[in-house]
Amino acid sequence: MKVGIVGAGAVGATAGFAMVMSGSASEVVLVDMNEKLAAAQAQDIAHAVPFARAAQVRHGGYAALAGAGVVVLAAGVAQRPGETRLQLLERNAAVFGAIIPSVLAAAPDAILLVATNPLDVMTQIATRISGLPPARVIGSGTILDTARFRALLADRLGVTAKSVHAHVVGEHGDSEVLLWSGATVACLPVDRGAERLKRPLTAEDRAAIDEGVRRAAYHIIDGKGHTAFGIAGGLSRIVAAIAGDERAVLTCSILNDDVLGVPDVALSLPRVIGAGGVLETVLPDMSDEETAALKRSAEILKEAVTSVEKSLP
Ligand SMILES: NC(=O)C1=CN([C@@H]2O[C@H](COP(=O)(O)OP(=O)(O)OC[C@H]3O[C@@H](n4cnc5c(N)ncnc54)[C@H](O)[C@@H]3O)[C@@H](O)[C@H]2O)C=CC1
Ligand SMILES: CC(=O)C(=O)O
Repeated sequence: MKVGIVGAGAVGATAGFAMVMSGSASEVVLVDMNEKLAAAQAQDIAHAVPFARAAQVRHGGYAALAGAGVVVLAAGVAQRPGETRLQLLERNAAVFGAIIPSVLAAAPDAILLVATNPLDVMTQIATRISGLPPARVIGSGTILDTARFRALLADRLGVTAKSVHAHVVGEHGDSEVLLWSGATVACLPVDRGAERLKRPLTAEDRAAIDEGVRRAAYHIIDGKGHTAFGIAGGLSRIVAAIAGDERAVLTCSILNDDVLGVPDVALSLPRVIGAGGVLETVLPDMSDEETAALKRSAEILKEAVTSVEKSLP
């Protein structure tokens, strides 16, 4: 499948590299207002193709996106150290107002895959600007936070992350909800699994894992200025699910009609992803505390999107 990526900075270029190395895309086109950067990133990724599956990698203007099955939106500004994702909102809403009409003029049948932060609000803005059905405007959402949750739990339990089933829902951001109540390992609820693995989970372990997931971006940005590898893996995974019509269950963000009484808000829930985009959404069983936290997350996002809605094109 041909994949366009608008925004060839750290996230966009690393996502292109991940797609080439994993074989999730057969053609990658990078577009950026900084054409010199897009050209350099495309060349650099193309030089990895001999070590991966056959793929074409190039840069171009918006017209070069024609025929793309997915266009990743990774343009905009990123957080500076200490800045929250929601503080980027107005700057990145203006960027989307400029780029989405050009993307759709070239690739009207593409699924839009949003990476730009604040992720959920940008997904909602992209849905509105594009006029596409919500199922075709997908935010990477908590696919990254879910991966971080699985990675940290797996490390604590001494097993591989693929053997840990645990999800993060809600905002891709500070109010996200780690679903401890549904986490499993070795066919057991995570607490019992941890005991049988002789690595019981203490309250301190849980708090450290929660902090490690929720604050991961802050810690990484503090150390290296940006995050890219984790989200690149997540974007490539979503592209593979669409390209292969996999019906994979992934935690992604789309505009929901209603979440626990909060209307018209984009946030992440487990979604079935295939060729048409989001094919189904599954509301998980949650504890009372998790349900209240998801509702609060929806309310925070609704407030953020309402604050910027009036200035939208
Ligand atoms: N969804 C997620 O889990 C993650 C999201 N992000 C977000 O991804 C976004 C990109 O981050 P980075 O790649 O680190 O930033 P970056 O600054 O390295 O790259 C952004 C690129 O967008 C381009 N750009 C800006 N305005 C444009 C326009 N109007 N048209 C075309 N290109 C334009 C810039 O020239 C730049 O090359 C940020 O909003 C960041 O917060 C970052 C990591 C994880
Ligand atoms: C920057 C960001 O959103 C992340 O790494 O989670």
